[in-house]
Amino acid sequence: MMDRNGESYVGLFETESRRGKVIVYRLFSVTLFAGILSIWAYRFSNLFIIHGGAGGQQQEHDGGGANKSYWVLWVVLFGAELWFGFYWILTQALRWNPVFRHPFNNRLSLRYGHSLPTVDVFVCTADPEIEPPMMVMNTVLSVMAYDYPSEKLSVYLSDDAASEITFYALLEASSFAKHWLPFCKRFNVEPRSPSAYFNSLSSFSTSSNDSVWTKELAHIKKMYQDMERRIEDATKSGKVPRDVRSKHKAFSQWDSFSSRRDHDTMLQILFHSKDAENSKDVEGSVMPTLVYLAREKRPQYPHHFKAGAMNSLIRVSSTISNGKIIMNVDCDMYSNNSESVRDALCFFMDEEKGHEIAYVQFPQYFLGITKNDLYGSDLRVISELEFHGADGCGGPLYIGSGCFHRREVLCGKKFSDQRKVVDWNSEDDGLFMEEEASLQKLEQESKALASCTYEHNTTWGTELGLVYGCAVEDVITGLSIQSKGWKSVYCNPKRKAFLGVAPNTLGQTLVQHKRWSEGQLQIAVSKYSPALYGYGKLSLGLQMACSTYNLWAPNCLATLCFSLLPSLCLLKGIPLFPKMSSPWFVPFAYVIVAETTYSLFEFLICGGTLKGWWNEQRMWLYKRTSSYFFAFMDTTLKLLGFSSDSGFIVTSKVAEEEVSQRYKEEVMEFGASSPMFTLLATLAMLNLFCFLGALMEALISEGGFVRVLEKMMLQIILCGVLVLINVPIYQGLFFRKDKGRLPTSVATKSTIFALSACVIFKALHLT
Ligand SMILES: O=c1ccn([C@@H]2O[C@H](COP(=O)(O)OP(=O)(O)O[C@H]3O[C@H](CO)[C@@H](O)[C@H](O)[C@H]3O)[C@@H](O)[C@H]2O)c(=O)[nH]1
Ligand SMILES: [Mn+2]
Repeated sequence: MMDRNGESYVGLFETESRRGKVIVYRLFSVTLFAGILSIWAYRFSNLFIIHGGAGGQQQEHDGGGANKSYWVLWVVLFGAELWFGFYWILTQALRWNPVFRHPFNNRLSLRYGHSLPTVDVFVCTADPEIEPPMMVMNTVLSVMAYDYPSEKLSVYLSDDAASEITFYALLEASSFAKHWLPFCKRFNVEPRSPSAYFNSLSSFSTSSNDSVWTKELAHIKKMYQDMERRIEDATKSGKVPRDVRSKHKAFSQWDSFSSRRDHDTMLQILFHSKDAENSKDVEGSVMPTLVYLAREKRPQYPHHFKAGAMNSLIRVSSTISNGKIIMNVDCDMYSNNSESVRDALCFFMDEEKGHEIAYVQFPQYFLGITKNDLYGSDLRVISELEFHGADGCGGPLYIGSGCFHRREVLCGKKFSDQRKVVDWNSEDDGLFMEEEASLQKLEQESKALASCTYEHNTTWGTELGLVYGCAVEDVITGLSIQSKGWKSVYCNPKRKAFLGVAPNTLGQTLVQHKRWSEGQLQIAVSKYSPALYGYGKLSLGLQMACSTYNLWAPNCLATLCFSLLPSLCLLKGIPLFPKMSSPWFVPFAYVIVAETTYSLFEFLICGGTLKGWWNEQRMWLYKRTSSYFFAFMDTTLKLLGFSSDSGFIVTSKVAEEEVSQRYKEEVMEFGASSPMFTLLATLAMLNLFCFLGALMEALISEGGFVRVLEKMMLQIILCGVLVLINVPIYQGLFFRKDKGRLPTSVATKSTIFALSACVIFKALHLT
């Protein structure tokens, strides 16, 4: 690239696309598409044959009759196959042109070493019981310790539970930080979450010859453990130690606290340049600004969950530090890479392309996932492949945690292509930054911005800040930004930027995916819908890419259809697919084999294991037939005006000893009964009955086993695979004694439902 003076310009980041591999993939996907077209052609052409010749033309379906209900079955199946084919086409956008970004943060330091922008980091927490304060503090400490000038870094903790314990923990953490930050910088520690760092050391021997380090390490570790004990004691007893409480007048804010949903704003600035004396570490260097915020909540005002918390943070921070860049992490997602801020800035500050970029999303990776990832929590293919694909189409979705934003864009700025030189270092300070204003005054003024009524008659939640009313506030906000013309970037460096906690029971995973798929479907029918209104605002590729996620939920219909009808028809001896000797068998076989092999291949190159892939297939099945089904029903009911907004069920980040033990052994955790489990178990039982029933009939039938096999191979395989993949459910229903098994009530219900369905279907007059 050349700049205006004709000198070659070296960018702050590079974009790599893998041409060769992409071409091979495209060729493959064309053959698969041909297969899909043939399947459609088969279904379509036979539609008329079946309809036309009553009992006559049955070359393909010697078992099937030609009456109306059979025809309906055929149409339903055609619908499902059309859907799957259509959905597959959408997913191609994510594979057609993946790009990989490489930031050069050494160039950034050389060029902008002394004129880096101010950065505000928001950490959100909502419930000290399922998001332990100690975990939250590790996240806070990890982001305070970023390799970034402290005077330009501010950290805000938003506490939606307004918990005194969390505030107490932050006080403790702030004193510890005065030791921890210099320690990190002196020894270039990585990662900078103390707990993660100490854990990483236990796998090495600490008998290093660097005696200074060893000594300091022992010292800091002791301090950490003392702090941990104090915080954990307070968490367990639910009380802040009396002496601490009387020493810090900030606690008086809790005198008026009545409940989580009903309290004043509590705001405390723990470190700030206006309080220079107190805001230095043990070596005398400045600390990053540190703020605790629990926005006001009243029962009569909706609080909009995380989106509401984020918007309060955006306003409050605008007066305290007004960082040009805003980054948000969930309270469990500690920073695992102290260079992430600099990495992200390489994109924003690139002189050629930076001005187009609204946000930089890092992937969400998780800690402690077992080797074969029983619940598919890694979302491996999405992180390693699909988001690179979305980036190639114009930019990844905004997925909440681990995303850097330009403040002005979050505050509604439209994109204009006029490239102007941004003064990243301008002192564009907040509203109340006059020198003489005291810290107390600043606190008071900021508090007002977090009140319940502040947003009345404003465009917060629509034009300003994060968008309200959607279960995935992040994704919808990202789309609203992209539809204003901005681009985004996906940055996936080798050293993972963030590590979080994934749900580790089946129930929680399904609930989380219900929230996600419901939110995604809300987007599909909202005014930000990429499919409906994206035309002209987003590239076609991005419209398709986003739609694959938006349309997660409707997948339930086709999947339910495919896990019910072929199996029931197998039981009844009705073939729904071409027999083995038919030429039409070929496209079916090709599509099944090619797509399965490819999906396995993709999973393996993304770093998964064979068993992990199998587990993930199971999870897709379970999500589609439960989470997505419930999300689909809820959204439909809501659209029809039958129910109101759904909440935000926060995912638990803790587990009982026994539960985590089972997780480690990769034994599926059911435990309590739930409608989702009943549905899954019913489907599993139904397939088992159909498979066994068909097997028995085949054995006693005249033509024998081979004839049935030849006639209904695909149905047998489908039903057989469904039985195999459901093994953990059968175990949970009948063979396990531990607490994580499926409750007896689920076993009874599912058996009755499945059996009745089989009996009724068998009695139906279809042929
Ligand atoms: O009323 C609320 C509810 C949640 N949270 C916070 O939101 C974050 C995400 O909650 P979690 O239960 O962990 O949800 P996940 O499904 O793991 O989160 C993903 O999906 C969410 C949208 O559904 C996004 O908000 C998150 O950033 C994204 O990581 C956590 O830090 C919570 O403390 C709040 O601050 N206020
Ligand atoms: Mn989470």
